[in-house]
Amino acid sequence: MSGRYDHLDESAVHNRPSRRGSRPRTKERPAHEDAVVGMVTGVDRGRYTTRVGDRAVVAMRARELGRSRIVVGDRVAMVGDTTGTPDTLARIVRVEERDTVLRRSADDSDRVERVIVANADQLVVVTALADPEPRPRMVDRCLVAAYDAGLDPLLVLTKADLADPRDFLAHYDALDVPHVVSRSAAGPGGGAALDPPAVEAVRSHLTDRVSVLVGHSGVGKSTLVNALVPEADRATGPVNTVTGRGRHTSTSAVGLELPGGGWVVDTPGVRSFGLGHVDPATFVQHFEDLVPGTAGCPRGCSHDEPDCALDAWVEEGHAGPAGPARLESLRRLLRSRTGDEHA
Ligand SMILES: Nc1nc2c(ncn2[C@@H]2O[C@H](COP(=O)(O)OP(=O)(O)OP(=O)(O)O)[C@@H](O)[C@H]2O)c(=O)[nH]1
Ligand SMILES: [Zn+2]
Repeated sequence: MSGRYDHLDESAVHNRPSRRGSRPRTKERPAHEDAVVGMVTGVDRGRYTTRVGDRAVVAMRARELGRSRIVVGDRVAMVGDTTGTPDTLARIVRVEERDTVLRRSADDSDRVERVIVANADQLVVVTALADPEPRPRMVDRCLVAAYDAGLDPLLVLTKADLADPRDFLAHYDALDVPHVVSRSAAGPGGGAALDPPAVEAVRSHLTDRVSVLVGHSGVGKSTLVNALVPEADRATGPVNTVTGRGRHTSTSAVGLELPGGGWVVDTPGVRSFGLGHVDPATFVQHFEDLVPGTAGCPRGCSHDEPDCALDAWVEEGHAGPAGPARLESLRRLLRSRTGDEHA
């Protein structure tokens, strides 16, 4: 294999710290001037499907990339055959800097902290109002992951034909999380066809954004994706009547382009997040209104302990009438970080 870029690839290793010291070599390298940049939409056994303009280009990673992971949403520079002609393969020579990373910490089954999706701007938490029952703690964990990653959260509540959303939504009043409600058109039992206005309401929140969809099995995520992206053809399945869970019909993350603009990233394998990397001392920053109240906290305060200054501060009315509910919500989110991640 001797492509015209091989020499360039080899000279690009200057970015790696040398084994002896930490100072990178400064040797000039020719840039990959004719590299084209695409967005990764799928990863499958070492093959990366990317989108360049309106063509799909399949690529492999160049050796110079080392071990850095490439995930859906990454913008990558490619050389070689980038025509997207069937059976051609481009080479990824660079991963562009990421605006956001959605990650999960190591957990018992997976000891490595992993980036799940890059460059997304919205995390869409899909929850059924019934069948299966909503799990507020799982939603809280998703919200923590969203705030921590700098993604805007959006709640999509499905199966509103089976249950009223009001009680569930009351949990999120103090957090001010935007939400949309979706339902089947055909009424109970007719889950396959969604109510068109509900689908359009969801779409309006997704247009021109890169949105990551998470939700546990059976909530109707694939049904929704199929309604939003007709050619997506995501496998759907009935909820198992014994376990209340849907079939695990799909496994790898995939980016799908919305006909009206924007992308949805479906993450079938991701049903919750390890949140060990989230630091309570900095997490409070996402509650801007409460931050001034932490001035009196002991050093390293977890903001969920007897000496936390927030209680007195909020009681004195400094955070306004919503203060107590805001503090309670902050603490609920902080507590959701620990314990059983699948709860
Ligand atoms: N009643 C009702 N049923 C729905 C609705 N949306 C989806 N369903 C049904 O719920 C079941 C599960 O839907 P899926 O779209 O397969 O769920 P999923 O979240 O993708 O599940 P996995 O593929 O296991 O991740 C299917 O039988 C759907 O027809 C809805 O709004 N109302
Ligand atoms: Zn505190």
